[in-house]
Amino acid sequence: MTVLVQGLDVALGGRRVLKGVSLDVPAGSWTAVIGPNGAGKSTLLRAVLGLVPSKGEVTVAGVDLGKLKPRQRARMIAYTPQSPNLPVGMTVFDYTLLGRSPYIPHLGREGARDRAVTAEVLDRLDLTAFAARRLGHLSGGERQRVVLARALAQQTPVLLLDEPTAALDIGHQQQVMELIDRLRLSDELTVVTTIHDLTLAGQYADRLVLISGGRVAVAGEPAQVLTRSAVEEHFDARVRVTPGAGGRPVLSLERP
Ligand SMILES: Nc1ncnc2c1ncn2[C@@H]1O[C@H](COP(=O)(O)OP(=O)(O)OP(=O)(O)O)[C@@H](O)[C@H]1O
Repeated sequence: MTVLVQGLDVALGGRRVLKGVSLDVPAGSWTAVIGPNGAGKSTLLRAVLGLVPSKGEVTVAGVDLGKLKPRQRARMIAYTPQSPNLPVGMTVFDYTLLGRSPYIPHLGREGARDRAVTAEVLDRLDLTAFAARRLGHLSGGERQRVVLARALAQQTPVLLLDEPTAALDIGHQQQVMELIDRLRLSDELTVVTTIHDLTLAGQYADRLVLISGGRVAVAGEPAQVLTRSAVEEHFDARVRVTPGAGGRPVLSLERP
């Protein structure tokens, strides 16, 4: 499902945080939103979901998300926040099962299929051994994978992921990014992630959108966006950019 954002404006605490941001994410593609701290990346995802008031247009497959009931919206688009508030006493299985809420009838209980989908997602994320563990008794990286599991259990055609790899070790970063990519290809998911690791963003996304000061500074294929000069200008960082597999850029820090 195509995600289209046009002229998005958001003001928070009396300050304009997003200024006329537009995005065009074709169905089945992966867009990574990058940019320095405070640029407005998380706000962009939250505004797409309608979690913060905004001006402008947001449609998914041509449908205005604001006009959908929460249940309909939750069957279309899943979101993982950067720092979710987790119920520490809940088990990993029960928390992941919450992703099935849009499919469970009001006042009803989950069915065998909901439990099977939940178990399968936990398996794919290497979390089966943690199913009975309480969320308060997990490491930061384990918790992050559980939050992703809940979103995947929602089985939506669109995924919005805010920093899905932030607390993960390098192996789990790769595992999560590969899993998202496999799901994208097999189930034709449309994926939008914010991500701080620019090389990782460039390895997986079809398109990068660099947000700086609340505006889209550059957008395009990874090699067009991740240039030495753009990284210096917007992140104030000195890097070397070399072409990796498939010409995708690999960044390494250079000491000034
Ligand atoms: N509720 C709020 N009230 C006022 N300002 C806010 C509020 N929420 C966020 N901001 C400000 O909006 C700007 C954009 O924040 P946002 O979280 O979108 O940035 P980000 O690009 O995701 O940053 P990071 O990389 O640090 O996560 C920041 O300057 C932040 O301080």
